[in-house]
Amino acid sequence: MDSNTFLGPYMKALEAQRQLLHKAQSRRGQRLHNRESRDEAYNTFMMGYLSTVMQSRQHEIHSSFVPPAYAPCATSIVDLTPIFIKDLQLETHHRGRFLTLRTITPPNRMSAIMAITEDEKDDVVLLMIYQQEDEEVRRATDFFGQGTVLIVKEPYFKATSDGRYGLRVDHLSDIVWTKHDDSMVPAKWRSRMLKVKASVQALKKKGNDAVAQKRYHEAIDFYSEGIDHENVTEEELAMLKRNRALAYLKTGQFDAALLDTGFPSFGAQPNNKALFRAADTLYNLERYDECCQTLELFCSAFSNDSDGPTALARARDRITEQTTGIYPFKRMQALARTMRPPQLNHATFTGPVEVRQTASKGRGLFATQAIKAGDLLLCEKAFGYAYAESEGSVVNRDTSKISLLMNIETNQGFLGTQADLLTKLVRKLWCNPSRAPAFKTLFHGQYESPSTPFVDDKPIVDTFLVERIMTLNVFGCPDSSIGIWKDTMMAASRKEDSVHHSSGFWIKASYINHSCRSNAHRSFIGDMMVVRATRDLEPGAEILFTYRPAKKLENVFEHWGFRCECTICLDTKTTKPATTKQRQQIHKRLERDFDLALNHPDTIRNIQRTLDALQKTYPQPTSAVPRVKIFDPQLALTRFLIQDKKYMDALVHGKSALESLGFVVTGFEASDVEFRVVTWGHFLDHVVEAFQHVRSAFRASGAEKKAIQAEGYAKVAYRIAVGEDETYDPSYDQKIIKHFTIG
Ligand SMILES: C[S@@+](CC[C@H](N)C(=O)[O-])C[C@H]1O[C@@H](n2cnc3c(N)ncnc32)[C@H](O)[C@@H]1O
Repeated sequence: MDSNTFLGPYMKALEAQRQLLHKAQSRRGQRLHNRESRDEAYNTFMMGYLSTVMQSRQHEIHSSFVPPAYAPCATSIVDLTPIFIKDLQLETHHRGRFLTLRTITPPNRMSAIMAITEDEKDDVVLLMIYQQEDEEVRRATDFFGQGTVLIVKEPYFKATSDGRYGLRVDHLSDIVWTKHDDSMVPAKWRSRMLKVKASVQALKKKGNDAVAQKRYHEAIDFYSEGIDHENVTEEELAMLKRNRALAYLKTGQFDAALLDTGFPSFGAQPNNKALFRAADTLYNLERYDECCQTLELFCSAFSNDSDGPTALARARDRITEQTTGIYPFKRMQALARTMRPPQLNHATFTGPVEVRQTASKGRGLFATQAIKAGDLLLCEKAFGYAYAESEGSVVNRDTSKISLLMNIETNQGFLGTQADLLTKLVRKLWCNPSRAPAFKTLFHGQYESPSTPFVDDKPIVDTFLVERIMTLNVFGCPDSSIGIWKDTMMAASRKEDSVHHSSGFWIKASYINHSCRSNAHRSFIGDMMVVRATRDLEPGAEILFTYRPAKKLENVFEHWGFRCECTICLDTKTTKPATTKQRQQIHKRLERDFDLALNHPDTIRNIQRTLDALQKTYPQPTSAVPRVKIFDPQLALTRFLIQDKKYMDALVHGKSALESLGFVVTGFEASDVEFRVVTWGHFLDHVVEAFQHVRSAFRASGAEKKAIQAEGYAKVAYRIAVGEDETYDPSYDQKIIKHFTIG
């Protein structure tokens, strides 16, 4: 939704990949008899490694191709049998087998982390592992340096795009990382030197030193070794776990951190660090109620510690947001403007909506009570977010690269931050299996994934399932919709196809189905998505927003695999080509007349006549099919008339502009009838401007009460457009007039 899925220029590359794959398939099951020698493989790899290390890759667009999906290994390592490199068959998943490897080169990062590895028989093979953390987050050499021994479960051996071959690992649980004294490490690779076992105290110190240097993964290893130590005392065990909880917290492994704190029972004499870390973890897991309860315990047990009340107040703020939908929107907008990446610290509010089955669109989101236009339906914190810095800005640690992500099987892809988002989602689920159920139930088309949740005490995260879910539910998003709204207003006419490189994933919003004739609008404040109703809704109404505008004369939403059957799409389909041509000609005439009107105000009468002619080409009532193409010139005319101080005429055309979108409004006439929107019409950003012109016209004609009423509607429209009205400025219409006389 609002992502760049138009990959026309890159389709050739996708086709080339497909051909390669096709060619490779014909070699399926073959064993390689002319495998590269150890030296050849090493030298070729090192040449590539050195050239990528030396190259500046800042301005390159990286591409990653998602291969045909395959299931992760769901069998325990103890039930697999070994295989060696010489027995590998091309284009084959070696089910039921495992391969033990040792790296003989440093790791090289492309879209995967790669290294040349050897097996016990001294044969070598290229290993490519995907979905690893970014180099800035964790250096590849820290876990995949020379001499690392690892086990690949059910290895997948395949041809690579440069005509060579290698092992590809897409699922995180398909690799078992060994430790130096692991019984799984072949005897010939174990150190001959007798290693003196470190004491628990020494391990704790090493762990603490690693934490001080922010080497949290290393710290986890030291603490874990201490925890498993045969001489560890009860007291040491508790302390090591508390410390490991901190390292888990810092690496986003919240489920594991919580377990280490002892939550939910902290004993008769709770430890301050255990309590505080448990609360911090619960906060990160968005379990604010339990977080508050833990902090209340902390505050009563450690009343002298000033951190407790501060953390408690913060958690209580989140509960207020969750339960009331009241947010400090102005502050959030300011943060979204300056904070990079704009990941805001706020809770999710779910309004009066629930997920239900629809008749023909799978599940959808439905109103559970009567809702007014402008009401908040969702204010949702992103589950995953990949931020793209705008061009020319400083790229910081959490900025995602813009890359091309293409799926060979589905023929779909994105140009944006989706490749990074995919890795973030996979890793989040891997680190926090408690978050997986809500994610896995989202729409994923026909893709079937194995249901085993854990193997060898580790979660199974099917990368291809995550990719399918992401593809069908991802949103492209701006830093904040306020910027887009202002640009649209200043451009004076509508821009329909803005796409964004930043991308995010919002679980509740993912249940909303598409309609071009929507009744809800989404906007963004940093990584918070705000969904508001654009019209009054009856209880039981399905909430619908527009994924992207339907392409001209086409109602197929190929990317999601459905046809839109809304009244707008049906009308477009049934409109005769002659009528479309006639409308285009009238529009040309209008453009010309608007240009003339700048110097010859008499032309206005022509414009009015031409607009009447345009109206006649629309047979359907505006309540069924909004006339967006009439709204634009009607609004431009209203703008012109306001500037010309022809307020009565401005009211006439302001009314026509709103009516062309299906609005039913009373009180335009010079009577005491209140100015009131009886029915909200189709929502566009410029509706704010239309109401503001109406307000100005009433005010200038002395109808102050009606001016205040119209201002109220402008504010509601602004709230729908940007998500909130705390930043509403009543003088936008004046600013637009200053910049542009006519759209
Ligand atoms: C983001 S999901 C929406 C929630 C989904 N209906 C579910 O059951 O979870 C997108 C998918 O919903 C379905 N969908 C959305 N809008 C639709 C529409 N107007 N007509 C038919 N199917 C639609 C399509 O299958 C689409 O790929």
